[in-house]
Amino acid sequence: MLRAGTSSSVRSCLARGKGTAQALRTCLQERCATSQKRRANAIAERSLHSTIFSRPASSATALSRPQPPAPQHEQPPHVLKPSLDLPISSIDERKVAVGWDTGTWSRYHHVWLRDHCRCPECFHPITKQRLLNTFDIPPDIKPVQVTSKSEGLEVKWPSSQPHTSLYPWSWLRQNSYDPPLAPPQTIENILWGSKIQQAPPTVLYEDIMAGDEGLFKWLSSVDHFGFCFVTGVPPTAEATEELVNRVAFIRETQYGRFWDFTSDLAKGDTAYTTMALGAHTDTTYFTDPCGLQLFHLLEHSNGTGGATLLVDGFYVASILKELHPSAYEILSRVPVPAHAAGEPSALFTPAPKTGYPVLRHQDGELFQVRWNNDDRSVMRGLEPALVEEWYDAIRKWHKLLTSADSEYWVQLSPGTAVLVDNHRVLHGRSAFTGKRRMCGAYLGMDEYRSKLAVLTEKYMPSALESEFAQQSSVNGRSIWNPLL
Ligand SMILES: C[N+](C)(C)CCCC[C@H](N)C(=O)O
Ligand SMILES: O=C(O)CCC(=O)C(=O)O
Repeated sequence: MLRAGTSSSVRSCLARGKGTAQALRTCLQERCATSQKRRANAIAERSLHSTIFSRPASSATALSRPQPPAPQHEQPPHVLKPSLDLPISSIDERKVAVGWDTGTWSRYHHVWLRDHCRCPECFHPITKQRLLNTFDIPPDIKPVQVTSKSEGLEVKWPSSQPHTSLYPWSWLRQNSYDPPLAPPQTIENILWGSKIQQAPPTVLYEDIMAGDEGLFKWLSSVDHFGFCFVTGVPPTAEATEELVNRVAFIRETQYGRFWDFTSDLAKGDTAYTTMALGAHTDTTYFTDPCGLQLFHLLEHSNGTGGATLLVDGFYVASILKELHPSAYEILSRVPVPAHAAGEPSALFTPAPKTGYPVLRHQDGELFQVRWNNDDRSVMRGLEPALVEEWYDAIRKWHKLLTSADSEYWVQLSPGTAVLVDNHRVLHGRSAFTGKRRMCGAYLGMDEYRSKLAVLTEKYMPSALESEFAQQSSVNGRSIWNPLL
């Protein structure tokens, strides 16, 4: 944005300006008073135009090195270093440029702007779905006029039915892609090791059941830590199911909807035994492993053991990356097949069958840990030269997973449930004797993230959401919501 307090004549010029370099230049030239300003303009115009629309001499890549203005462009505007409170907008053959300040420009392809019109004709105000037929947009579409207005960039499109689009400035800035300007929407993961036992994230059952604020606190904790306890839960399966349903509908699997299990091999899985289970994530044999899982120990009598293990997979991965980068790299690349074949009526393997790497990334960011050595299938896809390196890598991974620094052991008891992000935190248990009854359920990752997004809109809206909460909001959600 350009500083406020500039001469009103320049401001009015821009507000009236056709947005083309010609109009801008003429208008500003009339107002340039001294040769000093003209020299400043000449410097500003060269840098401005080459900044806005420079074309690398040969490559078709995005705008990069400044080039002398191409002859076919109109003469660039004689531009003061303007300090308006409105961004400057300008058009060339393929794009509209918006100048936030003379050092910061965004370029939007004409076709991109037309496709993203959010007027009620082009974008359903209630369903937030595109109504415009993207494929009716002529590939060479070009605005007949762009105007910088206080409420945003106004674009008039050529068509038999005149169409005008308005893009709020903060929405344009948030969605700037050339260059990207919005800070990445990442939550800060709070990585932890065994010391988390000093102050584990915990929320009261009654707060969660009382209203959305308590629910938001719970899910925000899971979002930051990858798990969160709930205390004061009535020690019944019914109350536990009600608690899970505060988040979303349960994700049903071959183990049923709401599970209530003990060591009777009721299902063909070692979870239904008294065996110890090493740190793992569940359902690695699904293409899309379950997102969250809730555990609530309802009973453990006449026996010992059965402690719960939690390990922050993101924390351990960060240590592996630091200490053994080549092991980290191989675990991020080599797919691991998995299966669930303990029930005669079910044989689950992921698609593709080769499975997925232990550490999955998006844009270089670790976003999922997928590890269950018991459920791992034959490593049939390993390149021969990689076999020993891969086993060496999982040894290093296992050593860190099982270190005293990583393992958080906690003895659950009736009344305390724990919700775990199954894409980040590994869980397990120690062997046990006696009668032990555990209940809980899986939730889908998308259902959890949707609930968290709705609660975040309500309790911690982004600046953009707050700005638009009043306007263009139907059903309480703005068409300019940054998540759409
Ligand atoms: C949670 N519940 C006991 C119902 C099922 C446990 C399934 C465990 C399976 N080996 C996996 O890792 O997915
Ligand atoms: O019994 C427990 O405490 C946990 C069992 C388990 O790891 C699982 O169900 O995935």
